[in-house]
Amino acid sequence: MARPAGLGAAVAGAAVVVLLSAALALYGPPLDAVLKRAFSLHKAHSIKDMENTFQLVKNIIPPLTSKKHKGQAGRIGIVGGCQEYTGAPYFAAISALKVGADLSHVFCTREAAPVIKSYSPELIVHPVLDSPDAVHEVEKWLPRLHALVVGPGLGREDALLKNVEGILEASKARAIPVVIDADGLWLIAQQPTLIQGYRKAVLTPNHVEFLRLLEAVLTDPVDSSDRRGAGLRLSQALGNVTVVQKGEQDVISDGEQVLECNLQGSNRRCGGQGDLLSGFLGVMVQWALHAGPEKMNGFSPPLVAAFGACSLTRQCSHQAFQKYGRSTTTSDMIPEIGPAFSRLFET
Ligand SMILES: NC(=O)C1=CN([C@@H]2O[C@H](COP(=O)(O)OP(=O)(O)OC[C@H]3O[C@@H](n4cnc5c(N)ncnc54)[C@H](O)[C@@H]3O)[C@@H](O)[C@H]2O)[C@@H](O)CC1
Ligand SMILES: Nc1ncnc2c1ncn2[C@@H]1O[C@H](COP(=O)(O)OP(=O)(O)OP(=O)(O)O)[C@@H](O)[C@H]1O
Ligand SMILES: [Mg+2]
Repeated sequence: MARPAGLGAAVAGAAVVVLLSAALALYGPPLDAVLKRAFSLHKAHSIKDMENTFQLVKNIIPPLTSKKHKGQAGRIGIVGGCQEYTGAPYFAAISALKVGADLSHVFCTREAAPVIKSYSPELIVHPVLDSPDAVHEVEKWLPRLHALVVGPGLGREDALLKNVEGILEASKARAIPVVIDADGLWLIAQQPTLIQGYRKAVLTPNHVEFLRLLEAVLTDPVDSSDRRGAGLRLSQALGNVTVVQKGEQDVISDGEQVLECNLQGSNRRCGGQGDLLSGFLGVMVQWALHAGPEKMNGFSPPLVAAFGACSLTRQCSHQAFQKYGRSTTTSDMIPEIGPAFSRLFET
């Protein structure tokens, strides 16, 4: 990774150590223990790099003030939810709200809508995704949305994927950031040109989804065990779309730089944790783009946002596991979002 230049006096040297030590004395175990627990050291990613990257995430968080109106901290749309999968779009939509978005919309199929609504009165649910004019129905909301998360619980029915194709084209035309996950990645593997060169797109593949994308996009063979190299190459081949390879370490690349998130999560691999991550990222990517490149210290806004979303997901998983151990499920991570966010980004 190309190391960023210094972040200035406020986060430099001894001051950082003193501040972190003070904060950790108040909120948790000593600095050394936390860093050893939190960051399994990677040769290219020192504790100092991690501190710097956390500071960049802190820079993008919009302050809570009495001068803001509803919607300014984020209006997010989730495109997904079908007969089989109602949990995934719920997880993405609720995590967007809990990280700080003001409004969270779900665009799903007709029969999935009442189920998703019943999980939470806070979600705005549109039963339009399998209607004949689905693209138009979603498009009319786009002027009011800051970012879209496409794919959690979408399923792979051709008619739905065709509609999503139109929604992606309409979002690109309006320069709306899009996070693409799960079955949205299935669509991209069939048609990579849909997001080719769109730098406001972030892909969040799990292991299998990543291999599928590699095979679809790269013509030459690539060593997928070199996760940094493979991520870089996939991103470059897609025209610098940001790629977040989830796994034991999350490896994030925009085709120019690579960030790794090693923050300790948990050993529970229950379904839905990736859906939470996609919702966090939908919010954080628009925060980062809004904050602008001058706050990024040489990194691209989607890269910083992705690091923030990965860290938060892993911290929520860690905290939930401390309480529930083997019985931890993704629902247990939701009440941890607020405390995890404070712990990582507000100390
Ligand atoms: N409660 C829900 O409604 C949930 C719905 N989900 C949805 O289910 C649909 C299919 O998603 P899948 O993630 O199953 O995708 P796929 O149907 O492509 O399956 C991927 C498979 O790979 C396996 N896998 C994952 N990580 C692996 C690794 N590191 N090594 C080896 N195998 C690995 C998984 O067990 C899974 O069977 C999507 O729409 C997704 O959003 C999931 O998000 C989970 C929760
Ligand atoms: N082996 C692992 N050790 C620690 N954390 C992991 C491991 N594998 C994945 N994670 C974390 O779990 C979260 C979800 O990643 P995962 O690979 O399970 O996504 P997914 O399969 O898309 O999830 P979902 O079930 O929501 O579809 C990410 O934050 C990732 O960092
Ligand atoms: Mg997934």
